[in-house]
Amino acid sequence: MQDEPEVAVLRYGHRPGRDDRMTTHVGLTARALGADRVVFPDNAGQSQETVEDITGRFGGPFEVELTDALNATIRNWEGTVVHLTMYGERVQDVEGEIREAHREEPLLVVVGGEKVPFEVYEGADWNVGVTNQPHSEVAGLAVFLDRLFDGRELEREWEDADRQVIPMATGKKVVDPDEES
Ligand SMILES: C[S@@+](CC[C@H](N)C(=O)[O-])C[C@H]1O[C@@H](n2cnc3c(N)ncnc32)[C@H](O)[C@@H]1O
Repeated sequence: MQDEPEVAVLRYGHRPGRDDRMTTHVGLTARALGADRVVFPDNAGQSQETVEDITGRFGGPFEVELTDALNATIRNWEGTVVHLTMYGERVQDVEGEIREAHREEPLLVVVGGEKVPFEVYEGADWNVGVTNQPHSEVAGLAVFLDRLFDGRELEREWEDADRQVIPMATGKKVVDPDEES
């Protein structure tokens, strides 16, 4: 988020067809819940297009990148690396230390798809479990980002949006923010 060290999310692995929706949702969740950037494997171009399209309509800033070098992205990260896994330390036990680290330097959050190789576990500063139960990369990422930002991400303002949802108890209202102001 603005005025804070960067938070990037790395989607580690993507099976075209089977993972399209999940990978897209990793990107949309990263964007909506305060990350600055998502990095997808280079075979996830379709998900990149979708997330960029949403950013174009609902605002940013938010970047989507593709890489053919997942391991190097982790290895060369200049900052803290958190890998979300059901086998990791409990998020409630380590969130304070991770928040402190993020005050000082950029944070890379790695989420898997199919089996994640052991070098990712070794390359991470923290392996973190959002519960130690199996669930999904989207759910794990959402809870982790909310813990990291302590709810501040819910107040985020969006720039250059064509559409803005007006919250209401019942019904749907979407406006062009330029016309509203
Ligand atoms: C289908 S799961 C694979 C489960 C895998 N055995 C693991 O290590 O968590 C895909 C991804 O969801 C995320 N995930 C699943 N359960 C999680 C949990 N309890 N805590 C944190 N992340 C989780 C991890 O990033 C994982 O790579």
